[in-house]
Amino acid sequence: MNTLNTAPLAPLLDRLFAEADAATSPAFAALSHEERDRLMHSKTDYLHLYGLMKDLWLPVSRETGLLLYMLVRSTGARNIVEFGTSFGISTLHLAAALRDNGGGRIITSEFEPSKVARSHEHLAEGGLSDLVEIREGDALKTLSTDLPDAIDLLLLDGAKPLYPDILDLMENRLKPNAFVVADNADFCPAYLARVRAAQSGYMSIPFADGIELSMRVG
Ligand SMILES: C[S@@+](CC[C@H](N)C(=O)[O-])C[C@H]1O[C@@H](n2cnc3c(N)ncnc32)[C@H](O)[C@@H]1O
Repeated sequence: MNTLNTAPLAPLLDRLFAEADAATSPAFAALSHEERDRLMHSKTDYLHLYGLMKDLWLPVSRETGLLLYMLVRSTGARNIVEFGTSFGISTLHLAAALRDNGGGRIITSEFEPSKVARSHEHLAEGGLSDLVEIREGDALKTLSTDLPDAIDLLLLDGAKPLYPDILDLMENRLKPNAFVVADNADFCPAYLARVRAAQSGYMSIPFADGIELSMRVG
């Protein structure tokens, strides 16, 4: 028995994953594959791209949610930063693990106001609001100040081309052995090259579900 697999969170997550599956975006669906690919790799057009996808949830998979819960539990993490809240599905997994660790703090970031509002509702419904601060706006700005001195886990799940820039903002605050979990990192070859390089200060492996799992060792 834990916070993740009991009420109120377990039925809430079942409902939210089902809602996420049912969400559609005609504007995004109308894009050609070439244009989608270009936007996913663009460091300047991410506001436009995520504007088109504002009704899409784009959550981590159920397996990745479990991975996040397990990593936070097994490391006894207390301070977590997340890039890309969306409707709060990954945040709920992280917050459940913090609750079961005895407490802590998640700072998460989202620039779409309607998603921020819904995430607040979901966190309240899950009884986890007290553990989470959602910073509304571009993470390049909102995650540039006021971070914990020692970060145990960083989840990268916002605009893929920004992964190296977001890592820059907090690299010197990552604790030794801190985990960095990057979803769909294949869209950012520069990020993969950085964390996989010899002497990069990370040990890094491609994990299941498009995840790059890295551990700070520098
Ligand atoms: C893949 S979704 C996040 C999914 C979420 N982690 C989950 O598992 O439910 C990416 C989200 O990041 C947001 N985003 C992308 N770039 C951002 C930026 N620079 N600053 C803040 N939010 C951003 C998008 O609006 C989108 O909602």
